[in-house]
This record gives sequence, structure tokens and C-alpha cells, in this order.
Amino acid sequence: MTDRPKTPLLDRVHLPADMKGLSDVQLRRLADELRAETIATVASTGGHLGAGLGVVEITVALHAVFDAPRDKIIWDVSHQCYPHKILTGRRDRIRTLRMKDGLSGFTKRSESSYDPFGAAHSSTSISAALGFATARDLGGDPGDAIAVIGDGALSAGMAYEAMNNAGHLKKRLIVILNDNEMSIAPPVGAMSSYLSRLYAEGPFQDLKAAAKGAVSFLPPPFREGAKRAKDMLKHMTVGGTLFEELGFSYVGPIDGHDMDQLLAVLRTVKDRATGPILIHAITKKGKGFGPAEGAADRGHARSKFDVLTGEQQKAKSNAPSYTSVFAEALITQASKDDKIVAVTAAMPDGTGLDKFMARYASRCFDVGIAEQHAVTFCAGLAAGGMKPFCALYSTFLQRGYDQVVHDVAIQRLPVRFAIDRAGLVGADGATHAGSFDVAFLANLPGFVVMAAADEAELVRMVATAAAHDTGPIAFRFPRGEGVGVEIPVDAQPLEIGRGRMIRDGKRVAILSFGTRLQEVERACEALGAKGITPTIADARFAKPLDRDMILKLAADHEALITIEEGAIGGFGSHVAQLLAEEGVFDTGLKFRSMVLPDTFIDQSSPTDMYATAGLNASDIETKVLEVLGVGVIGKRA
Ligand SMILES: Cc1ncc(C[n+]2csc(CCOP(=O)(O)OP(=O)(O)O)c2C)c(N)n1
Ligand SMILES: CC(=O)[C@@H](O)[C@H](O)COP(=O)(O)O
Ligand SMILES: [Mg+2]
Repeated sequence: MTDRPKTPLLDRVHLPADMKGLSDVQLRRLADELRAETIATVASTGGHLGAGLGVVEITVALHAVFDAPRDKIIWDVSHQCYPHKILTGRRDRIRTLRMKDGLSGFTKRSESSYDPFGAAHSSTSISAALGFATARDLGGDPGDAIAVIGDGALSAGMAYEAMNNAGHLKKRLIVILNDNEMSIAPPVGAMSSYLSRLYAEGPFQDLKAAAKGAVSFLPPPFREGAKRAKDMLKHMTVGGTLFEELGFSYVGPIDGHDMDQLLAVLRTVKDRATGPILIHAITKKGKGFGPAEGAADRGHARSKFDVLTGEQQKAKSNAPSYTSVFAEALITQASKDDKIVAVTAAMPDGTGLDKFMARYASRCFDVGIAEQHAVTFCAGLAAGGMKPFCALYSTFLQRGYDQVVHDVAIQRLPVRFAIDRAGLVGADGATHAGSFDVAFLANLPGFVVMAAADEAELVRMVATAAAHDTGPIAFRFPRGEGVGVEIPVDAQPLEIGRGRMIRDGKRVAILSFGTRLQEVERACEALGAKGITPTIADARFAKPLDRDMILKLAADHEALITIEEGAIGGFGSHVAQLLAEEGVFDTGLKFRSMVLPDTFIDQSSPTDMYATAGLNASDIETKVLEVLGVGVIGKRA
């Protein structure tokens, strides 16, 4: 391919195969264009910005040297995959990122053969890559397996489980440690300090032999830059690192933005690697976009923004976010009780614990991306006499489930689970939906499980959790803003297992668990115009259930409908179990349970996702009409 400076290279590179004839100079130019395209894309779509900007050169170098999709490039978390998507046949749809029917914000097997493994939760890449490498050696899919994992993701146990196994299996496996000295927040932990020391401690041992080889084995089109590569390779380290002790060859640290270094190292590794090898690349999160580089989170995630100034579009809302209401309520409780401590797994901003930390630094712990540890750490804190609040997103709590069962529930330890991002979250899609926590917590003996219907209820539930000392307790609340209700100043603990009546009506009772209550009220307004006035109740508790209230609702109405922002097996199932056990169905009660459907719902706005789920006001209205046998049902089967 001849270099024509006026034509953007990116317009000629639709797939990695189109990069194969490019010179190293052209590859550098391609990286610059890719960075500009990534910035322009996220400016128009919003999404994860900083991580992608940090791996632009790594992305170009990987696709130039390796042969995807035959070689499997596995991005950890995969929030950094936008440049990869642009280079792998998806540039024409890149401005649909994270939108309904658009590209996912993460890698997804069903989206492209260049995404060999889907991700969005962290620290899975080395395990998956080792799986591919092992399958290959057993006669499965051929090709190299390359995991690209961040320094933040390296705080999770899974990454070590994978390295431990890889060091033992000794399969050819390539891991690129993308070390930008950032997680979402500044990284924490001893491993992070260790990586910083590796980075800072040079000069390293010579790798002269490999350097020599680096020049000689390069095919003619790639010889450019080889001299520099040779010089650079002299300064890399071999031996003595933790990774070497685990059975990996360690190469680095290298400058992950220097294309010459990257190309030389990757070509050498591609040519010579026999067992597991880890390439330590130092990068900058947000690289090349001033407003991201200069931001505290290095541009981790952004709403749509102005490319020139970096200024982001602001959400229009007068109500505070549930997260901030939780944080303030926890601070209030902590000011009255010095046994209260709080734990986050690498999400201080996302969970609001950054505010708590600013106030009570010694009582707040960021344990890194380590949800399993967070749960058991809280169990230990509780056993030691503290009152731990374990603040996790619903979707990430999934990772700590055995710890919830084995370390917390069986020992009846009073760990308080503050479960943020409950229900459908929007643009992050199915991987981040908080769908399952009610189902997997409410079936555990002795657990108290609550859902807040609005921000005032959330404050009451924080007070309830603080006061509950006899066993585990959880409360869930959604992503985004509250409804603008008045927040109680001196919130009192709720009576455990007591729901509340919202309004009395006739014929049908709707029993809501969580923030669908607003949709229920909207539906009932519309039904009122049709002469139907349902009773509305807020269950507050999925466990223990308010048996008296539920049995009375069942006795006083011809139909009972439950609704929740969770999957089958949650609140509605517990109500059904109660009604069945009490013989209520034998008396002819009509019962419906509105839950998330048995499918993973792709990204869209939360409202649209709830429409897909059939849980919006119009769906509730339709359900009431259907159960009462009234009106025409045109909307949904
Ligand atoms: C199990 C899990 N916990 C938390 C998160 C939220 N999360 C997404 S990216 C990220 C930081 C990752 O840091 P790093 O691996 O260094 O990548 P970088 O963003 O710096 O490129 C976190 C905590 C997650 N995706 N998965
Ligand atoms: C990739 C990841 O897991 C996080 O960055 C997540 O997208 C954050 O979600 P919130 O925006 O809801 O905090
Ligand atoms: Mg990082």
C-alpha cells in the first residue's frame, strides 16, 4: 500500500488485514487517527473514554502483529475496546455505541468474530485466554491467546488464580499488563505499589540476546525501527519479578505509547514465546485528550462532551441521586455510632463512599476490585464487633456469592449490604443489570432483604440496617436520581418485615417492591379514568415478608399483582410461596407476578429496557385489565 498523506489511513483500514502492509511510520499515524476517532466517537455517544485512549497504540500494535480473529485478543473488562471495535469492521456503527440496537460498550461474542470473549466485569481475561490456549493445544481453535489486563484488574483474586494455573500448565500464552497506575479511582493495594516499584526501579537487566534477535528475525517491511527496538530491549528486565516466580516470562516495563517498542516486543514475543509471558506496558489513561488526562478519574467514563473543551452534557434533574442519598444517610448514622465502617471494592465514587471516606478516612476501606474479599472482610469486621456496610453494585455482588452464603449468612453475621445499581441500568447493558440479588439473597435463611421505593425510604433503610444487629441485612436501590420526595431528617428504623399501605382500592391489589412504585402509581392514575381503583402497597421487605399484610390483601381482593425490578425467583416467588402454603390459591385468588423476563436485555435507556421487560406504567395498566378481564389488550401477549 502506498502512503498518501492526504487520505486518512483509517479510511483504508476496515479490518486488521488491511494493516498488514503498513510501515511502522504508517502504523504510528494510524494510531493518531484512531485516537482522534475514539475521542470524536465518545464525544457524540458518551461512554468509557480514558481506558480506550490509553490502549490506542497497544491496539494498533496487536492488530498489526497478530492475526485476529485467528489469534484471540481478550480485553479485560473491555471498557477499553472502542479503538479495537473501530479497527475490526465496526467503524461504520461506532456512533451507535451503548445505544438501543447499537454496538455494545463492551466486547461481545455475538457482535463480532474479533470479540472472542465477552466481558464487562473485571479480571476474567487471563482465565479465558488460558482456556483458549489450552483448547488450541487440545486440537480446538488454533491461534494465539492474548489477554490485555489493567493494573486495577490485577487487584482481583481471579487474575492470580489464572496466573497460578498458567504457570503450572506452561502453555504459550501472552498477557499484556496495561499499567496506567489507575483503576476508576487511584489504584489501591500492595500489588499496585509493587508495580510502581517495578516501573520506577530501573535500570533493568540486559536482554541482549533477544535484542539481537529482534533485528534479525523481522521481515523486511518491519525492519524500520528495529535499531531503536534493539536499544530499548537492552533496558528491559528478565527474572526476579513476582510474575517470573509464578512461571511467566516477564518483559518490561515498556512504554505502551511507543509504537517502536510495542512492535518490536510483540514481534519478538510472537516469534519466540514458548510458555506464558507477561509484557508490562506503562500507559497513561486518557492519553492524548487534555481534559481526560487532567481529570481525577483520567476520563474513565463521560457523558456526551464538547471535543474542544471536554465539557460534558449535564443531566437535567432536581432530585439527588440515590447514591448520594445513601452516602449522606450513612454519614449521619456513622456520626452517631463509631462502630459503623464502610467497604467499597474499587468504586468509591460510584457507591458514594468517597464522601464517607472524606469524613471518616479510618473507617472506610477501598479493597480494590475484590468483591469476594470485600464480603468476607466485612464478615470479619462484623465478627470483630464492628458494623460494616458493604457497598457494592448488585451486578458485582454476584462475584461474592459464596462468601455471602458461607462467611456471612451461615454465621448469621450482621453485615449490611448496600446494593446500588439494582435493576436495569441502561447503557452498560446486560452485564451490569442488577437483576438477581433479590433472588440470590432472599433464599438465604436469616437474611433481611429490603428495597427502597424512593429516596426517603432509602434513608429509613440505612437507619434500619444500622440498627439491625442480629444477622445479615441488605437494601437495594437503583442507579440515577430519586423522585424528589422530602428526605426525613431523623429517620427511624423500620419494623423488620412490615410493609406499608399506599392507598386503599377495590378488586385488585398491586404489591410493589422497590422503585416500580412510581410506575404503579402512574398506572393507577390511568386506570382511575377507567373507573378502576386498585389498592397499592409497598412491601419494603422481600424477607421476611409482611405475611399479615399480604394475606389481608389476598383476602380482600379478587386479584393480587406483585411487581419488582428483579428476575424470576425473587420477591414475587416468595409471595407466591406464601400464598400457596397458606392455601390462598385454593380459594380462587388471581395472582400475577411482574418480574424481569427470562432473557438478558441489551443496552438502551432504562425506561426503554423496562418497556422491553414489560414493567412500565402502561404494562401494569394492561396487566390489571387482563387479570380483571376488562378492556381490550392490544399491547403485549
Ligand atoms: C468485578 C468488577 N468490579 C468492578 C468493576 C468496575 N470497574 C470497571 S473498570 C474498573 C477499573 C479497572 O482498572 P484497570 O483494570 O486498571 O483498567 P483501566 O480503566 O485503568 O484501563 C472498575 C473498578 C468491574 N467492571 N468488575
Ligand atoms: C466498566 C464498569 O464496570 C464501570 O465503569 C461501570 O460502567 C460504571 O457504571 P456506573 O456509571 O453506573 O457507575
Ligand atoms: Mg489501570
